[in-house]
Amino acid sequence: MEGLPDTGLDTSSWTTGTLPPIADVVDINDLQIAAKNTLAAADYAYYRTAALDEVTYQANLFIWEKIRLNGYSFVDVSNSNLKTSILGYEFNAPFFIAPAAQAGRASSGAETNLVQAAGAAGILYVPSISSTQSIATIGAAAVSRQVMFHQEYIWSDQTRLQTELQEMEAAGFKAIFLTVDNTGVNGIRDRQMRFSAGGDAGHSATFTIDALNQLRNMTTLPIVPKGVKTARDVKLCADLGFPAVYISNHGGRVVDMAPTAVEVLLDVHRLYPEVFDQIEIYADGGVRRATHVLTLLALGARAVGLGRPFMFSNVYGEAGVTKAIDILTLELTTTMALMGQADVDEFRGNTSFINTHQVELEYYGAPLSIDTSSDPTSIKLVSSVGSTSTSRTTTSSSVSSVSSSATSSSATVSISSASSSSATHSTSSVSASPSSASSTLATSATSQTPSSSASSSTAAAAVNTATVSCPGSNSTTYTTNGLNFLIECGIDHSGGDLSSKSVSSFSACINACATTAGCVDVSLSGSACYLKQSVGQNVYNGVFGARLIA
Ligand SMILES: Cc1cc2nc3c(=O)[nH]c(=O)nc-3n(C[C@H](O)[C@H](O)[C@H](O)COP(=O)(O)O)c2cc1C
Repeated sequence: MEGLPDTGLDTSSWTTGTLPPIADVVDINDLQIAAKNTLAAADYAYYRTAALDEVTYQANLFIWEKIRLNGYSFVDVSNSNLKTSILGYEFNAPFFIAPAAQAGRASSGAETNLVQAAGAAGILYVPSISSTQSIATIGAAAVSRQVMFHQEYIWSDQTRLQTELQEMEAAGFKAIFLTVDNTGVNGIRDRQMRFSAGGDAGHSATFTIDALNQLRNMTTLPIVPKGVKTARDVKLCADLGFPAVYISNHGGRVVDMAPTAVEVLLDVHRLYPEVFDQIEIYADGGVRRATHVLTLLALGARAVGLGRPFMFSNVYGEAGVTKAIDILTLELTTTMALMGQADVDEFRGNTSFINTHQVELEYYGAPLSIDTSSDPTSIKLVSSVGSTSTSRTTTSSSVSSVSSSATSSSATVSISSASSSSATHSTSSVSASPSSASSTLATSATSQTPSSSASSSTAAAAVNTATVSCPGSNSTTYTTNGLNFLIECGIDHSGGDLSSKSVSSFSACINACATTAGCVDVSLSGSACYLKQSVGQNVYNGVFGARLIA
């Protein structure tokens, strides 16, 4: 029922209702099993519960199985750095303790345990407004120079809201995570309802932008909306001038079937990529491993929260919370070193470390643009000709051999091609730069031609009639009439229609564009080939798309 991975934990010597030896705990999931063994059923259910059929709760836990992490060798990883600034405050790790109510159900030390473990480790803790202890008590438990933010709900009782915000400021909290997903009501949570009526009441159902602006006048602290579940709202928060936004489905406790943070971040990449430069983004949901933290960081999150794991760890008191932090820290430094990037700052927003195509295929029906996610079968190339440089991707399924000869300063990698798919790649001389932050390779020359071409040079200025199709040719480059087109299976670009014609093949459609003045993009639907003079916003409607690239 818990759906946790089997990592060999042996509970045969444990006594139900008694805290197991902390030494038995080696990962974050073990903490949940220990908490389930120890807590009263009602308390465990309170932490564990999620909304309705818990589809989102499960999706949060299992999305990671669809991600692949790309690790790079030949990199100096001796200097590990996990330090992360969040809203300008420096912390020792990119993960934090997310706001979760009623820590006192796990330990009499309640939130104080979390404050002190977070303070000693130098990580961020954001207590919930529905905590067991008061705002003042939690604030007073802080260790010297510890920075904490506080979570708040939007109460319909404005006086309560005003009072609590003032208390948070007075108690030394530095920012407010304003939870915006409990719009008047809590999610319906069966597991919890079997024991008690539910969570806190009194949330406002009329929280409009006007109400938000009034709330902003109630505090001088920065406000970060938490519980944003769509790219549209992420963008809205950025445009409204918030310093950060927190993507969260509340651990699956509000809207069941809401998307995971991975999916929302992909949507932001797809629809509003500028947001990553506008504001900080935090994310949570189902994070149990460093690999999950790294996935969200690579997708552009600045910091990543964990809710239940820290609640469960508190059955061991402060020692349990510290153990959870230590487990994640060790996993992070280890995984990052193994992946060839020991500095978390270089990892963040670098999609070359992750392959999210399986998620994209399920979510959008086709992988996103090569610019926004990496492909396990691709090597990202930056080709430099003279002083100009362009980005390309070459598919390594087409690469039959890679040999390298190292020199004292750089490694020269020779990629020879023999394709099993529709695209072939000419032999390229590639110079690898191991110190490159984005793990891209610099190449002095690279070219790609369709499989029917005997060589790239002969194909360059001729109209090409090679077979090109979807999904087989997706993300490859099709060269015709001396022009390169990126195949974008499933992606239609809105607007910009120039003309249309009936064609018998995808290549004929692209060829028509290549020989039509002003054409930069095509969409093929059945035999209808639409030529476009501009590349509008992506629309995912299953067409065979191709757009002119450099
Ligand atoms: C027991 C529990 C209580 C929570 N209470 C709050 C809360 O008071 N305010 C809030 O914004 N989020 C609350 N959350 C949501 C967490 O902040 C966080 O978004 C979620 O737990 C992340 O998912 P995870 O538990 O899978 O890590 C709560 C979550 C849990 C499990």
